[in-house]
Amino acid sequence: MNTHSPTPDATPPEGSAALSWHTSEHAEQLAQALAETVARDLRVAIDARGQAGMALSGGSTPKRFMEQLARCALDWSKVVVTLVDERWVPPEHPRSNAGLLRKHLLHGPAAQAQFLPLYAHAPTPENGLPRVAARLDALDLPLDVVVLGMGEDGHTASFFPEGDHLRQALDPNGSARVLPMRAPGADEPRITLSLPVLVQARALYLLIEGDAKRRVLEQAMDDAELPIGAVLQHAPDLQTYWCP
Ligand SMILES: O=C1O[C@H](COP(=O)(O)O)[C@@H](O)[C@H](O)[C@H]1O
Repeated sequence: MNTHSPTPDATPPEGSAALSWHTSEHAEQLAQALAETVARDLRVAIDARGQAGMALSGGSTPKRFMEQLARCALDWSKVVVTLVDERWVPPEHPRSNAGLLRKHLLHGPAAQAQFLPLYAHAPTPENGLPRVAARLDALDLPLDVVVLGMGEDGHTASFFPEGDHLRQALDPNGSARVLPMRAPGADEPRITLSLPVLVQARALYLLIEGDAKRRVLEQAMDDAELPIGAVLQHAPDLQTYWCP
């Protein structure tokens, strides 16, 4: 098990006093610290309600975190996992977020977790949406854990700047759990959980690396036009895990 978790940094990066930062010099240590925290959240949920629900981000940053989480001692058969968003590509495609999750998290004991994919074999997210939405009806809300990521353009989940369903996805009172998304900055059509599903989670984390993303996040604190800024407005308890 992990023994070297970084201490949450008492001195947040300049200009970011209102965000809760957990920082480390090393990506591996940061991943380990977040994995231990998430594993604890999942155990608490299982003890309290008999099961735990979690939504994780894709992209490249969460690989280390997923590998560390897979090593944590947990009753994985009581964990339901989904993604915060998915690229509309089949699971065997190199850009599939489901593929990433299967490779880096759902192996060993963690393979016992129930995985609810956001992709359905259909030509477009709009075609596949009813099947994905029906699948997600099985998800008890609020989720126990959500781990967000962020791109340097300020997107999080698939809330992309200029996204065609961005307004609906960011509606704090919207009823849809999942929406399609197309945007100039996204390489392929997407599907994403909605803001209310994400920010109502019992524990909400943001995992980012690098100075460029840190600057974007700091800028977003005063800029709700950036999708991550809109999320911050509705997520006062967001915990940010960052390393250079
Ligand atoms: O496309 C996506 O990008 C973001 C950020 O990914 P990263 O590679 O910069 O870590 C990710 O959070 C999202 O889930 C994914 O679909």
